[in-house]
Amino acid sequence: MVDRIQWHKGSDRVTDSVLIEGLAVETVIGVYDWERDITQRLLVDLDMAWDNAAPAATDDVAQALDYAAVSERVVSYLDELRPQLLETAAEGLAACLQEEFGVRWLALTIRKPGAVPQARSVGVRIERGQRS
Ligand SMILES: Nc1nc2c(c(=O)[nH]1)N=C([C@H](O)[C@@H](O)CO)CN2
Repeated sequence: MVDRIQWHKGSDRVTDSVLIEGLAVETVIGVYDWERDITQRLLVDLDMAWDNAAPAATDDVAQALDYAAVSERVVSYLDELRPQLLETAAEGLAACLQEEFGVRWLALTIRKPGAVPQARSVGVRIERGQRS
């Protein structure tokens, strides 16, 4: 345990996260013509590396990765993008969040629950960036 603490303190590796789970976004998405005329619901999960010690010490949201602000940006980004593929949505959204919020590493899952009736949901998951 002592070794583990010393290793962590001597490293720039961020092991903390800020999480968003099951964020529902209604947008135009899909490959087929009929999908361009309707909106469909996507569910977004995010695991974003962030050092939570600083905001914890100051109790200041300005030092935190504000999950409310990130959630708003996810909704507006997907609403504007209107892509065909989930892959396009995931790649663009990851780049947007890394650039605008300074997130070093993130894992992003986008699910499209209505796409395959026999499945509870289908989707894609990507990881981008590095924790150190
Ligand atoms: N890997 C993917 N496969 C498919 C996608 C997608 O975004 N990524 N999209 C479709 C259609 O839009 C589908 O959702 C219509 O039901 C098919 N395959």
